[in-house]
Amino acid sequence: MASNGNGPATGGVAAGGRNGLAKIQTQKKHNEICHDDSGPTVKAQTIDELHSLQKKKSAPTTPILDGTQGPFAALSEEERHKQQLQSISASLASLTRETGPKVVKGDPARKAETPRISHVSHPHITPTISVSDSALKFTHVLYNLSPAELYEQAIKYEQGSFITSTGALATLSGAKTGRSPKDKRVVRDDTTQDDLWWGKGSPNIEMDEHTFMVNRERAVDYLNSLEKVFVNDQFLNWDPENRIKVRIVSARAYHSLFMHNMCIRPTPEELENFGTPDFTIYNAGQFPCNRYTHYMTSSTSIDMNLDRREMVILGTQYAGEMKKGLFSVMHYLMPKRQILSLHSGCNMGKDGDVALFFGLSGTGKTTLSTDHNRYLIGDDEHCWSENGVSNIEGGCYAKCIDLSREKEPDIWNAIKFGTVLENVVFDEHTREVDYSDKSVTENTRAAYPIEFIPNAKLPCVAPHPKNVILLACDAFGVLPPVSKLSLAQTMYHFISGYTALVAGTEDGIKEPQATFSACFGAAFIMLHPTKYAAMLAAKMQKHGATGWLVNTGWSGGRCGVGNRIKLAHTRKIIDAIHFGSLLNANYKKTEVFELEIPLQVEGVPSEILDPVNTWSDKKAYNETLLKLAGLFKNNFEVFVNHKIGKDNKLAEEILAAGPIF
Ligand SMILES: Nc1ncnc2c1ncn2[C@@H]1O[C@H](COP(=O)(O)OP(=O)(O)OP(=O)(O)O)[C@@H](O)[C@H]1O
Ligand SMILES: O=C([O-])CC(=O)C(=O)O
Ligand SMILES: [Ca+2]
Ligand SMILES: [Mn+2]
Repeated sequence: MASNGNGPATGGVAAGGRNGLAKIQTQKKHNEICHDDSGPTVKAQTIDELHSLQKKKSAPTTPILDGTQGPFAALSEEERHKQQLQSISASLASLTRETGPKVVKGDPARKAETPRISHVSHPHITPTISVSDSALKFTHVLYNLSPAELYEQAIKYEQGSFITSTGALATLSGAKTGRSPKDKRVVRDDTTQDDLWWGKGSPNIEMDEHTFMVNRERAVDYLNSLEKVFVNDQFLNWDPENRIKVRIVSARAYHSLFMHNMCIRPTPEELENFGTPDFTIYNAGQFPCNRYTHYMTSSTSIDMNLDRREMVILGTQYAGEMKKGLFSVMHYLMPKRQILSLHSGCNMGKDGDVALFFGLSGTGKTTLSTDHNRYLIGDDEHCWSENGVSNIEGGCYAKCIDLSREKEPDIWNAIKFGTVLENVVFDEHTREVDYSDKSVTENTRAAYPIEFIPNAKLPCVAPHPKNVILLACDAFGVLPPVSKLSLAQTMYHFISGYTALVAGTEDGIKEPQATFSACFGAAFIMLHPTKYAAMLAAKMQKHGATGWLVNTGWSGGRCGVGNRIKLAHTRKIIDAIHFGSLLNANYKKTEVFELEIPLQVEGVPSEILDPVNTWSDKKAYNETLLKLAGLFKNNFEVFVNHKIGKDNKLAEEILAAGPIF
C-alpha cells in the first residue's frame, strides 16, 4: 500500500495531513488482517534457513576425470580430500616436530557452515579454535579461494582493503612498497656454491642452511599460530613440458588474491591431480625476522633454499617479493634445461611475428607489450625454449602512477573486479582512484589476470621472436629514441642492462641516477650474466632476430630540462619495428655509442631521432654523452675477462660494441 500525496489515498490512509501529505492511520479497521506484502514469501522459517537457501554447494570436484587418468584417479573424493589436507599439513610441518599441524578447510568464523571437518592426525579430537596451545589447535586453511571469497576476507579482516569505483580491491602493502634486494638471501651449499653467481654485482647474498631453517621455523610457527592461512596451489610457465607446480602459504587475503592473479590458475581437474608442489613459499611477511639470527641485517629477510625448493618471507608484505622470488627460481631451473628465462614482455602480431621487450623496472615492458593491435603473450617474465616463447605467469603487474584512460586504455579497463590495486589513493566516498597521487608511494601497482587484457593470447605461448627490443629510460636524454643493433651490440647492451630514472620524485633538477643491471634483471638472475647472454646470442642468431635499443626516457635535455619522450611517439617507433618498415629504413651512425639511427620513422618528428638536434646546449649534450659513455665503460669492466659462448670471437666483438671515445 502506498500513498503519494497527489492522488486520493487508499486503504487505511486518510488524506489531508500537513504539507498535503497523506496522514497515516494507525488504527486498523475492524476485522481487517494486516498484510506485510501481497507477494509470495520465501520457503524459509528462519533467517538461518533463508541464508542456507542463498548458496548452492559448488559442483563436486569428483568425478571429473573418467577414473582412468592421473595418479589420483582411483581415489574416492573423501580420500583425495584427506590427501590434500595431509599435503598442506606436511608443508606447514615444523621439521623438529613429528607431525604437521592439524588442518581443516574453511573459515573459522563460519564454523557452523564448514561443510566437513577433516582431521589429519587426530581423528578423534573435535576441532576447536578456543584452544590456543599450538600443539592442540587447528590451522584453518583457506585453499584456492575465489576472488569473491578473497575480497570478503580482505574487507572483513584486513585494514586498508576497499572496493574502488571500478570494482578493484584497493589494499596497502604496509611499510614496504617495493622489493628489498638487500635482504634477499640464497642458501650456499655444495651445489649452489658452484652453480650460482656469487660475489660482486651478484644478487645472491649468501646464507647457510641452518640459518634458513631458523627463519623457516619462525615463519611456519607464525603461520601456524594464526587462526587461518591461505594456501594457493598454482602453476608457472605456459609451456606444458616445463610447467612448475607452486604452493604459496600466506597470512593475507591480499597475498592470496595477488598470486591467484599472477600465477597460472589450475582448472578443477588440474587441481585434483596437483599432488606435491615443486616449490613452496612461506609468506610470513607481517612478522619480522629475529635480528639476533646470523646474517640478519634488518627485520626483513627473503630466503631461498633451492635444494629444499622453498622460500621464506619475513618482514615485508610487498607482494612483488613472491612474484620475483619465483622468477629467480625459474632463472635457476630453466637454464638447467637449456631454456632461457627472460625479464621481458612479449607480444605477437596478427601474422605471428613475435617481439620481446626487455627493460628494467619502469622502462615500458608492460605499457608497450600491452598493444591494442597485437596479441599479448605476457608483460614481464618469459622462457625461450626450442619450442618458442612461453609466459611464466598468468597475470600482469602494471605500474599505475599517472595512469590515464587515453594513453593506456587496455590497462585502465583491466582495473575492475578481481584486480588487486596496491597502495593507490582514492576518494573516500566515490572510491574513484586518483592515479596521480603519490601519497603512499610512487610505485602504485595493479595486478590482474592476463585475460583482463582483451587481446591476450591463451595459452600464452608464441613462436620464436623476430625482434628483441631493449628498453632504456634514459633520464640523461642522450640515447636516441630508437637504434638498430648488431648482434654484438645487442649483447653489449643486454649485459649492461642500462636505465636511468629520475632521481628525486619531486625535485626534477636532481642528477639522474644511472642503473646497470645485467640482463635487465640482475636482481633476479641466479647464474652469471654471461650464461644468459650466451644463450640469448645463440637463440637470436639461430632464429634471425633483430635487436633494437629504444629510449623511452628523456629528449631535448636531461630530466629537469627536457621532456620524457611522448608515449605516442614511442608507440609509433615500436609499430615501425613490428611492421618491418624500420628494418629497411635509411640509417646513420651516432658518435661515441656508434648506434645506427633511422632518418625517418612514420608518425615521429624526424628532428627528435638524433638527440643532438633536440638539445639547445650542444656543449652540455656532448659532456652528458661522454659522461654516460664513461659510466657504461666502468660498468662493463667486470665482464671484460669473461668468455661468452664457445668461441672468443663473440666475446671480442661484444667488447668492441661498447661506446668508443
Ligand atoms: N615513452 C614512453 N614509453 C613507455 N612508457 C612511458 C613513456 N612515457 C611514459 N611512460 C610511462 O612509464 C611507465 C612504464 O612502466 P611499465 O609498467 O611499462 O614498466 P615495466 O617495464 O613493465 O616495469 P616492471 O618490470 O617494474 O613492471 C608507465 O607508467 C608509462 O605510462
Ligand atoms: O618486481 C616488482 O616489484 C615489479 C617488477 O616487475 C620489477 O621491479 O621488475
Ligand atoms: Ca611490468
Ligand atoms: Mn618486472
